[in-house]
Amino acid sequence: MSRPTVAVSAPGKVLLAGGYLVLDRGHTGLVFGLDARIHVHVKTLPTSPGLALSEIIVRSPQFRDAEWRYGYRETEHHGGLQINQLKGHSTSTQSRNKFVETALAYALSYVSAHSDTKIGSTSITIVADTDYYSHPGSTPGTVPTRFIDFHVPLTEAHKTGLGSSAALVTAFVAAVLTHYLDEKMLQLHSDSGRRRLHNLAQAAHCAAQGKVGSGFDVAAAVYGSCVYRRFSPSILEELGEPGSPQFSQRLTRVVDESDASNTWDMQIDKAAARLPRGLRLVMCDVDCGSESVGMAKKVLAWRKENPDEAALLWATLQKGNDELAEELLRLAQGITTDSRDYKNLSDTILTIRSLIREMSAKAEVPIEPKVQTDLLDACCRISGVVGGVVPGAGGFDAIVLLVENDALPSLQQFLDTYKTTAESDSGPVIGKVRLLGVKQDFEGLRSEDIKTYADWIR
Ligand SMILES: Nc1ncnc2c1ncn2[C@@H]1O[C@H](COP(=O)(O)OP(=O)(O)OP(=O)(O)O)[C@@H](O)[C@H]1O
Ligand SMILES: C[C@@](O)(CCOP(=O)(O)O)CC(=O)O
Repeated sequence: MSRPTVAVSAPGKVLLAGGYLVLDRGHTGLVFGLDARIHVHVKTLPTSPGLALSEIIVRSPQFRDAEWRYGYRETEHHGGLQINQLKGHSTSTQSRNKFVETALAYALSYVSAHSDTKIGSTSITIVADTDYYSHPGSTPGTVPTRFIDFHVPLTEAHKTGLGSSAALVTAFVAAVLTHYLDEKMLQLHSDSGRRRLHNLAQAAHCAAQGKVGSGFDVAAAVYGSCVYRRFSPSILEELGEPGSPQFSQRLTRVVDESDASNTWDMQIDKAAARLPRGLRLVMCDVDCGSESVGMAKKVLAWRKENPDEAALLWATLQKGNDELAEELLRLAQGITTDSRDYKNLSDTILTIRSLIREMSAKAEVPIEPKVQTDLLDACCRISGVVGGVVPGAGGFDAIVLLVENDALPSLQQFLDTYKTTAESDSGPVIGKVRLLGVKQDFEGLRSEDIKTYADWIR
């Protein structure tokens, strides 16, 4: 039976407050979804000569050689769907895409457990909004079309840190399930449908990453902006590998929460993540060399070795983060004498930053390195820039600013000529600072009009 052609998108993220803390269920993170999305389009692939009987082709046509072909087969003992990458096609790269492969194996295993119908061949296309990757030559406002060709292989694309893998895995599993499962089985926009997609995307993303992060990026991809408290890592402990006996049954139990003892305990508070009407988030891509690996590991190791000191710092930071969310909410609801009085907001952000620098110094991890401190301070001197932080894990990647809507031109003008003083830090020196076109977006997963992608579908 022919299945419908579908398209689903999921947003990128910025963790405004709660980096490192959010790894622990005792704390929360304030995450904003962004209006940069990853889109996944799924259509039935008509069988034709030269095509394997059960074949799924995944393409990311904005990148060179980004095509992955998979064969799949139902395994014995309810092991779910086993995926194997097919080699030897003239256009296909031999490289693997771990996130695509894992999302596909998880999504198809879930489908196979919920449907008696044979899983048919499909063609899956991934399209990303422009700001996920640095793309020299195009500046915000001058990009002629919604989606651009990045002209490089995916491995050479310079990520801007908006959470492409989480948005990709989330949109991918949602599109695959929407394509294969009947609507009565899964509705993208129902609470229960969304919750199951969240659980499945978290499981697949963790498996592809090879570690359990806090999952704030997947939560934002599914639900959009929220205050997030993570799920207990033990929920995913017994899942095992796709193809292993009873995998599809275990996956279904975990995703559908059919076992009351294993209910997902994450908390998503959407009402608590608001921005006042006059303010927006702005991200600046800092072309500054690579981020240190293992920053989270080092921070957590310091915390373990210094439990009392860390507990105090974590608690003080959490208090600052709560105050930030509350002040934003208060301003958004207009519960202040002057809704444009951002003094309290600025002060709260400065307090958080000084605590982050304390964490940074104590754990000896460059969370807010001196070059970023200088950049943030300089931006904050511009009229209309209320404050800014190094989001997420921090480091040398990007900064996020809270600015009044009309302050953008002066910020752009300032950044056009911004240069760090080379002697200000022993680490990397900031090159060009590029204003990204993204801003906050409150919506999570969304089904899209398939016509939007007509130029990119083969
Ligand atoms: N447009 C795309 N097409 C296909 N695969 C993609 C695409 N974008 C991202 N991916 C997959 O996601 C991987 C990048 O994930 P990674 O976790 O390293 O980055 P990220 O999620 O963008 O990081 P960050 O959390 O810093 O934003 C790529 O190696 C690829 O497997
Ligand atoms: C350090 C951490 O708390 C935040 C990482 O955020 P980002 O990927 O740098 O946006 C890790 C996590 O929450 O998974």
